[in-house]
Amino acid sequence: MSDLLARDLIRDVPDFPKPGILFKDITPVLEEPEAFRQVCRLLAEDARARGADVIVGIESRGFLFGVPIALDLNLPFAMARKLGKLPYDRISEEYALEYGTNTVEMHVDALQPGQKAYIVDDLLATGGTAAAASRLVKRLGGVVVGFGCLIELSFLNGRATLPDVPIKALMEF
Ligand SMILES: O=P(O)(O)OC[C@H]1O[C@H](OP(=O)(O)OP(=O)(O)O)[C@H](O)[C@@H]1O
Ligand SMILES: Nc1ncnc2[nH]cnc12
Repeated sequence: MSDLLARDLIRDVPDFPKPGILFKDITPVLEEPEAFRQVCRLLAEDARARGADVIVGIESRGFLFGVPIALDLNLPFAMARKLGKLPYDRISEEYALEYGTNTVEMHVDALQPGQKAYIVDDLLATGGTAAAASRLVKRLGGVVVGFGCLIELSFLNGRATLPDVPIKALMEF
């Protein structure tokens, strides 16, 4: 979409966090309320169209967009957090991403069986993070009805890791 305000706000940072990685920095979007609101609204529209009844945000940048989307749609928000951050009984999934490996976790009662989860993050790269969050949702008995993000690095083919999930990316690089 040509009038996407956030498009010109994404900042490229070479060699972060490792040499050879071109980091897509979304922080300028957070500083422009109109652009911030627009990306949240577009992803909320997609989540609504998919029939979501819970929004799952992936720590940490996924929280920034997932929470406003959940509030906009008046839906519950469930956290997928990095290893060791959740206090209560939890399940874990390991994954690889563009610049390392990590583990993501959810509380065992974060979702009710049968709930339709829409997963939100800022960016889809290799898809490792999104696929791990999707596995967590499924292990909790939820159904992943969609994945929404601002940016897709299409050359990394992250979509292949989520073959059955409709993916909405507002920008492609
Ligand atoms: O598709 P992938 O290759 O898995 O990469 C995408 C993930 O990488 C970034 O998170 P990061 O782990 O850097 O954490 P942060 O949000 O806390 O900065 C980004 O926010 C996605 O969650
Ligand atoms: N190139 C990149 N820029 C920002 N976040 C990322 N997560 C994984 N790869 C990334």
